[in-house]
Amino acid sequence: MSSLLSVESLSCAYANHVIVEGVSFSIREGEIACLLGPSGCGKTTLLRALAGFNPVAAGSIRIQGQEVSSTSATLPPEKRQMGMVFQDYALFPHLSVADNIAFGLKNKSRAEKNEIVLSMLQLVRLPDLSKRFPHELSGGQQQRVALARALASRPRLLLMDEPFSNLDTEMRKELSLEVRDIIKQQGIAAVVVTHDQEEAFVISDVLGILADGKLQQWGTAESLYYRPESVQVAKFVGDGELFDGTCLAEARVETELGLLEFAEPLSLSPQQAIKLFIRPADISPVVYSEAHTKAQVLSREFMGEATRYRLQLDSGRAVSALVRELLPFKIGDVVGIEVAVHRPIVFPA
Ligand SMILES: Nc1ncnc2c1ncn2[C@@H]1O[C@H](COP(=O)(O)OP(=O)(O)OP(=O)(O)O)[C@@H](O)[C@H]1O
Repeated sequence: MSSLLSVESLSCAYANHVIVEGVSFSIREGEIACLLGPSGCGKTTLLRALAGFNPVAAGSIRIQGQEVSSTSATLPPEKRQMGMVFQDYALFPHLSVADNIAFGLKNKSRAEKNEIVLSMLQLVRLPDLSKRFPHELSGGQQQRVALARALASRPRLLLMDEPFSNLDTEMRKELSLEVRDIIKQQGIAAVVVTHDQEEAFVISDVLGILADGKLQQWGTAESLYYRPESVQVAKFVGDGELFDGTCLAEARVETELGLLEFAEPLSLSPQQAIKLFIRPADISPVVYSEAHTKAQVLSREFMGEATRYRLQLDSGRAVSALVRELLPFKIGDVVGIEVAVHRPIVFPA
């Protein structure tokens, strides 16, 4: 598949203050990409540059090979064939749902507009709400109307800025899956901006971690989770902590948590000092025996699907463990620590 969107060495600035720096990535036809990053890292600025609302300070943006943004020219948003969904939905309050959806449909007869509005309402599963006004809709329904409006003009690329941030957790999960299905059904590409890792993992085919205006890593959710290139990326896509380690053999590392054995050899030399990034789900409290590293249960938080423990080592350091099964340990109990790392994440010491 060919590249639909290609961003090359892109920098964006407000009044000479650089916000986004040297960002490069490309997405293919039909691919959903996510830009994930903390608040203020430049996600919206980058998205607005893609949409043509902001000029670029360096680099370029191409759609299907055509340059739409460079330092010398910016193709206006309405000529880019892009649909945009904003964080606050930005529906027109004085227009009905049907008129909101039809708003961007120029050069179409009334009958054509009606047909498109109906098919969009079917697509976003709101077939009976065409006459309602935005204030008569729930947040999730408003978001669906915003999506229908963005898709009505058949864009080649859909841009979404924090589309689910105003919804509660349950709705956010449900709608992100549904929006993914709708985008896939339309066969178009999309760039979704979010600070929510779970949402990014659910909706995207590929994602980039943006921090301090720079793209830290680009890849699938699995590759970012299991093969992060930096501690910053590792922490951004899930919990975890760094532990000093010394490599004893190809697949054996001595750490503060004890001797860890891995299924696959690490490409390390004996006695090499490393840092191991270990996620709470890889650590479990067990009944203490001499063979284990000792710890004391500091706290226990039952969350339904799993229980999170804070365990204090003899050194005073506290580590998190996340276990799915119900264990009998209470606060104050002395336990052993078991570590089962399936895919070790190793950084230089
Ligand atoms: N119009 C503007 N003029 C000057 N500075 C701006 C402007 N818009 C945003 N900024 C600054 O650019 C930086 C990045 O903002 P941006 O909105 O792109 O971040 P973000 O990652 O989308 O954050 P959030 O998740 O909070 O929306 C911030 O420091 C912000 O204050």
